[in-house]
Amino acid sequence: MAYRIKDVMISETAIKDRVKELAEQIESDFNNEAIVLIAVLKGSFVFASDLIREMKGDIKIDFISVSSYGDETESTGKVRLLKDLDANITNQNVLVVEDIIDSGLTLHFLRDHLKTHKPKQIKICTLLDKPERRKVELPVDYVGFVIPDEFIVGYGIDYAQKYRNLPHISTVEEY
Ligand SMILES: O=P(O)(O)OC[C@H]1O[C@H](OP(=O)(O)OP(=O)(O)O)[C@H](O)[C@@H]1O
Ligand code: HPA
Ligand SMILES: [Mg+2]
Repeated sequence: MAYRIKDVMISETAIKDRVKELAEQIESDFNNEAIVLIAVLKGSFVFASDLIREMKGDIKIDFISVSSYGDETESTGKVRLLKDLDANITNQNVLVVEDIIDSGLTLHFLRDHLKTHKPKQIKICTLLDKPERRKVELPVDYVGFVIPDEFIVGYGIDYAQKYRNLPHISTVEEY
């Protein structure tokens, strides 16, 4: 199956406005305490870089890399840890930043993994949420946009590693 980009689902300006709102909400909830922001690679690298530049407080950033989709549009169900944290998150306020939550399997795996380091708290922020596709229960603290059950790309999010460079969120079509 091959896919190409189709329609704009969420525009660049809509994303920019929402990212700013999320940053304000997060900063006010964390009450100016120090935060370790963990960006989940690769997909969240664009969102995380825009989000931190809207935040003014005491923020450290670290990266963790997992993969479960390969070149498919459905999760393989197996989440592979490709790169672990560098930071020590014990007793820290942790904000996990994701591009999209679909089946929920990636974040379910990551939450359990991060909990073993005994952080003070773990909050989850995702730009996009596709609740209709959830396979596991997952509490999500910050959601940019709830989207329908459609495969999307852009703003860091890929199909077979392509289209991460689109500045907006787009649907795809088979051809
Ligand atoms: O809720 P789920 O069904 O687990 O799907 C969400 C995850 O899938 C994608 O990552 P992917 O594994 O494709 O790797 P990538 O971030 O490197 O693109 C996306 O970036 C999320 O991390
Ligand atoms: O809709 C999606 N697009 C790209 N990657 C994804 N990973 C989970 N859901 C998606
Ligand atoms: Mg990802």
